[in-house]
Amino acid sequence: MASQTAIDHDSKEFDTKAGVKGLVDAGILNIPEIFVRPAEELNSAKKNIEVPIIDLSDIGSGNRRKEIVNEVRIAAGKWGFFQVINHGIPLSVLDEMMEGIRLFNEQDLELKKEMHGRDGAKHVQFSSFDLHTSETADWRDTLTLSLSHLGSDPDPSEMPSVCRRSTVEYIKHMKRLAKTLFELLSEALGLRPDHLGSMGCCRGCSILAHYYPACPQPELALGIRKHSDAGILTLLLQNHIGGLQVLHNGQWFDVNPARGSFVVNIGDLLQILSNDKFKSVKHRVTANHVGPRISVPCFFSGDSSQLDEAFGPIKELISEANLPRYKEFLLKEYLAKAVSSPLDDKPPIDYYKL
Ligand SMILES: O=C(O)CCC(=O)C(=O)O
Ligand SMILES: [Fe+2]
Repeated sequence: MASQTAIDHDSKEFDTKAGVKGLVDAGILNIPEIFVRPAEELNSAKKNIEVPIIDLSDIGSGNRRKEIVNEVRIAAGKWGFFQVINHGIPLSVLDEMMEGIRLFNEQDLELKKEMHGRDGAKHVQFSSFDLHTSETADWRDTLTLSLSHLGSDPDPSEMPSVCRRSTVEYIKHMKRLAKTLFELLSEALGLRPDHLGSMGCCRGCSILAHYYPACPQPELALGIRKHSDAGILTLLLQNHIGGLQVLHNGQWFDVNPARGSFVVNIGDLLQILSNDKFKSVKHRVTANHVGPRISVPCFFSGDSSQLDEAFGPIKELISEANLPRYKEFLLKEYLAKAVSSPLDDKPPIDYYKL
């Protein structure tokens, strides 16, 4: 692992506001030391087992809905991850979102630099993320498009013009799909379909757009290090390159991209709400010889109107036989911990375990 002095030196050298893509464009053959991970973090994935794929067609018909709810219950409880197909969002919306993000990253560098920043002060920022706070950097550039739990939704005029229209359209569809998924997840917990929705779960949504350039030494780096998502639910769109892996029974498994699908994963907050009936699992993204890989996760983590609300396991799920596994906390306390800690630190969920 790189020494702290090497990290400081390397990250200053690297921090040209051109991001990881800037390194690739400069034609580097060896990746800087700040990206090199210890060998034990780079163990490979098992093949031939897929995370569940759930087909949402005919969701309104009684018997099929029961089956879908059952599939969601198993996937959320055993894997914490699943993919959904036939979700009703037109392919053109997904393609335009991806294209907008590609255009943003591949536009003239001087224009891109105007959006550069990592202090969280603006709704829309582009950077190599936690470059200065983590021991090892991820092989990716990230555009933050909104952090609605920290304030109001961003004014579309704050968004980069190349992806503004596509992002506004995309967010509308994400909110609709999230409503459907929260209904299914509520039913899978044995609750009324509107239970999670009426708690405000689908209110705030934050978008990140990751751009993972091709890497000259992918065997040494990660696109995004092992972590679980701190929020309630994540819906993720990825292009065809692949690299997302989930940890299941102590082994890494690939989440192979299926055209037109969304990856859905349970966040730490939903694991808490469900009192561990649903699992929030660790995942990571490998670096790859080919690229760019583009992904757009949309995180549902509550919004600014809920910051003073108490969160904890849902009362209806608690009984003598199923005692609470977490203590209650204020959402604002939790989110402050999530925002201030780098991905490899102690996650906020660990503070509330009983
Ligand atoms: O790019 C991906 O597939 C995963 C991104 C991710 O895990 C995250 O942003 O939390
Ligand atoms: Fe994640």
